[in-house]
Amino acid sequence: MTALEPFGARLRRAMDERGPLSVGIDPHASLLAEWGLNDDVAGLERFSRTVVEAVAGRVAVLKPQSAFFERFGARGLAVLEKAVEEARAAGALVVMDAKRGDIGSTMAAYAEAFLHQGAPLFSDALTVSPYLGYGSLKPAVDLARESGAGLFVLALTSNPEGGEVQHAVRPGDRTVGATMLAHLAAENAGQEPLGSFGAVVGATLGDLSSYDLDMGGPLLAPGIGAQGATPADLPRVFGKAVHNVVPNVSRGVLRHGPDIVALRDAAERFAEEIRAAVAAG
Ligand SMILES: O=C(O)c1cc(=O)[nH]c(=O)n1[C@@H]1O[C@H](COP(=O)(O)O)[C@@H](O)[C@H]1O
Repeated sequence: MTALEPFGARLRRAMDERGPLSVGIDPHASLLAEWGLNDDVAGLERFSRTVVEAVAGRVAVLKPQSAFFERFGARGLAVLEKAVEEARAAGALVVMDAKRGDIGSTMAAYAEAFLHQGAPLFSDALTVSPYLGYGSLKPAVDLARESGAGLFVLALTSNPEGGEVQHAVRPGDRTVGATMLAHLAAENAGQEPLGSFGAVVGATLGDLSSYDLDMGGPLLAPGIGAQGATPADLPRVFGKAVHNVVPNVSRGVLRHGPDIVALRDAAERFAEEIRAAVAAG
């Protein structure tokens, strides 16, 4: 199978053409109820199809959260496969949020599941956890390069508990989070206009000026909306790296469903605020 154009280049173009917003597909049981849907596979399918129909033709990225689909077993995964296919057909890049991480030999199988072209759940990029050691991700890095896919490596997560691991200082060295950013900078070296190996850095984190966020790849920034961050926070948190930020909003958009126009308008409002904040930053 021929490799796709590298993910970083495809993402840069999508961000330039559509704006950088990522909308999450997170079918929480509480959202299914708010939308008047049953907490079953039919409700899941209706929810994810509605989100795809509302925004996949407009935003750069759709980020399905696999846990909400895995909850329903094989039939949930079938819904996820369909959502990936339809979102990509509508021109959105799909970042599969599965946060996989394991010893290298098992990581190779996770990579096959999400990053091998032709796999039922092939996605443009995958979120991965480096907390078995960055080197354990090598099979995913290698397969992503081969396929033209990308990775988003958890570096500085949006949740308040993340700091105990990610801000920990290695003896005689930098923090664990900074170490992950440095590994990614090495992966992305020489990749123009943007590398394919991104970091997850929460928009909730406040001042990150002690971190070198300019690592040549995209920064997936969850936390806007339900977790309390706003588009206006982006320049303060990300500094000059703000132009490489893909801000994600899940519940902040999804709570406006099931009406397609209301969902679309909500995404458009976030997109507009993000555009203004980035331009000012
Ligand atoms: O990798 C992620 O996407 C992620 C990393 C992180 O540090 N924090 C975080 O919230 N996420 C995901 O981003 C989404 C945030 O959802 P909302 O808080 O509803 O906008 C969820 O799917 C989370 O699993």
